Amino acid sequence: TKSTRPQRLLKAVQKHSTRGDPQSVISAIDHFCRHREWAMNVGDEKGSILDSVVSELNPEKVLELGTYCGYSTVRIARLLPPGARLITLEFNADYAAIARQVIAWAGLEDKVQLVEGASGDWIPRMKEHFGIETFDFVFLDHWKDRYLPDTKLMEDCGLLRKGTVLLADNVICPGVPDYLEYVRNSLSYKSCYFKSHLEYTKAEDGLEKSVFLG
Ligand SMILES: O=C(NCCCCCn1ccc2cnccc21)c1cc(-c2ccc(F)cc2)cc(O)c1O
Ligand SMILES: [Mg+2]
Repeated sequence: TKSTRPQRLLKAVQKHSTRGDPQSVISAIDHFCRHREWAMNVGDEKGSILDSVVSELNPEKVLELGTYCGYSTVRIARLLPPGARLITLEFNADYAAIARQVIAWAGLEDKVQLVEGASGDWIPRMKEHFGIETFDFVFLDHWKDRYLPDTKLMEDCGLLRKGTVLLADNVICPGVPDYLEYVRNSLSYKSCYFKSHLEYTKAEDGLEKSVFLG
């Protein structure tokens, strides 16, 4: 039967990158998506912005909502200090199976815990199931209509602390208007927009960085 795009992306990683070398994995995925088949990774341009936010923050506890093939998981995990932990949530079992292999190929499995399921189900269980107090950094890249409800859910579950940074992908394309309105007008957040482009295209997109003020 026909292979899926994530399966073809994984093959390209295993063929064109070096096991244990996260940068080569990132480059192989970007090359595949730019020259073979577009895929909804955060990409190299927005990925550089993600890198700078993570490097500046040096987070210990990271939550990623939306793993897909593990591209942004690898981008974030490769920058984390020893002992830091990234929990990444993926709803789609097929994507999760590919992402586990991409993360392992990059040699980052010790820093990453991939969980399969829906954010609405898992966010309320983070504390008791993973022993998490609060997150230092959250990367939102899942269903666009879940960014706002899940942010409110994280607030209500006490998972955010003064200074927690939320970074949201796709705030222009596909767009998350209700989320943007909330973080830009709420007195509980200091928000700023990083203008960029939709991965591997000329279309406008960007990342919204929002610091929770408590
Ligand atoms: O849809 C996008 N991502 C979400 C994929 C599904 C996530 C499912 N999921 C994962 C964890 C999880 C937890 N709970 C519930 C659900 C959960 C996306 C789309 C585009 C895009 C597509 C076409 C186009 F023409 C332009 C842009 C670009 C992006 O960068 C994207 O990220
Ligand atoms: Mg995205």
